[in-house]
Amino acid sequence: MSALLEVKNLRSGYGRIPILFGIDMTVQDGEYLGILGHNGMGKTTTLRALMGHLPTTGGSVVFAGTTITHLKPHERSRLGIGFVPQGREIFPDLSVIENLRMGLAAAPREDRSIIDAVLQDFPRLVRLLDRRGGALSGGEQQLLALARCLCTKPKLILLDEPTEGIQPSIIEEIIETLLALKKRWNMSLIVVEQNLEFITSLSDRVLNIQKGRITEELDREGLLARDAAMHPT
Ligand SMILES: Nc1ncnc2c1ncn2[C@@H]1O[C@H](COP(=O)(O)OP(=O)(O)OP(=O)(O)O)[C@@H](O)[C@H]1O
Repeated sequence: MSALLEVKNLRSGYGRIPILFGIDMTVQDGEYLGILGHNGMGKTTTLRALMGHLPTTGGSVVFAGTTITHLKPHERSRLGIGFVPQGREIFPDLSVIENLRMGLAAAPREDRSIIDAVLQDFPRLVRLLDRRGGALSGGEQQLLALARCLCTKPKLILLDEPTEGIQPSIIEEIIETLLALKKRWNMSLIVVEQNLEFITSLSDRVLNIQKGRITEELDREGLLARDAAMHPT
């Protein structure tokens, strides 16, 4: 069976500055793939290139059997790729429910009952529907950004550093939510992070990125061994 996402030798960057030097990766249906890397190694750039926010200067990207290498972001979104950017980008002056409706605006013909379906996995947001987005904590904003993305029913979500600036207690809730979504929605995920523990709790496989190149791949066993070595009992 072919992969949901197949990336071959992807090159991208900003203007004339090359940042990605030939990224290869695949994501299977229902798989959670982590990309681990320190500051400035190209994690965000990889997601932005996959979403079409940055031009592909080399290589190819195939999603669900369609070559999307040079498609625009809204075309990729229509095919089923969702993006939750670093910093969340929720609308601070709109309420939680209004933010969720904005998620639907990207999918005009979508049945509005999708919001109710999505909220089943976000009990914390149900209690906050009338609260202004800007008055939520960082963790609550992260949950909202994820819920809003789900309203477009993506097959693959690109999630950029969800733990950045978030309290440990709500990080745990984000992990549980993402694991529940995996079972209920059969979606796939690419999550980029610096937080090894977070990525280990979620991912089926992890790629290490350094200076725009994938330098290592770890499966579940490799990840758990790495985690155990870092936290000897
Ligand atoms: N708009 C831009 N113009 C030029 N260079 C950029 C731009 N944005 C990022 N870069 C550079 O691209 C490289 C990769 O950045 P990227 O944001 O992908 O890193 P990252 O791994 O996501 O790091 P972080 O964890 O800090 O977000 C860095 O050297 C960065 O300085």
